Amino acid sequence: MSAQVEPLGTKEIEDRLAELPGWSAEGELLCRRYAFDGHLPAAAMVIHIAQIQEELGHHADLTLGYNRLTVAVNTHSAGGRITHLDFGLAERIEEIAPGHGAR
Ligand SMILES: C[C@H](O)[C@H](O)[C@H]1CNC2=NC(N)=NC(=O)C2=N1
Repeated sequence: MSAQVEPLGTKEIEDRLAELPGWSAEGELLCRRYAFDGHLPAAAMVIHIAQIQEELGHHADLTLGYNRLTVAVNTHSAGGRITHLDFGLAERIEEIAPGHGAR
């Protein structure tokens, strides 16, 4: 049984966003849009993110477009609010993004 995860407050979200260039809070979603030089690198990053999500047990909505990938995540178990789990996933995604040519 997992512990209750509390939503982050506005100040906490702002402070953590300051450490994550490119990410923003859009409503109750933590978001980032990546651009790529091709469609396949974007698709490969989707698979890599999915592996990380399974490892963490935390899953974003991933929208694959033409040479684009949008990541949007909040925590369902916290009523669809932004929590430290969302920032943890975002940080892991940022680590792998350069290796996929994401910008
Ligand atoms: C049991 C499992 O870990 C939970 O259902 C996880 C799965 N992935 C999840 N992903 C997100 N974004 N929020 C959750 O609350 C969540 N819960």
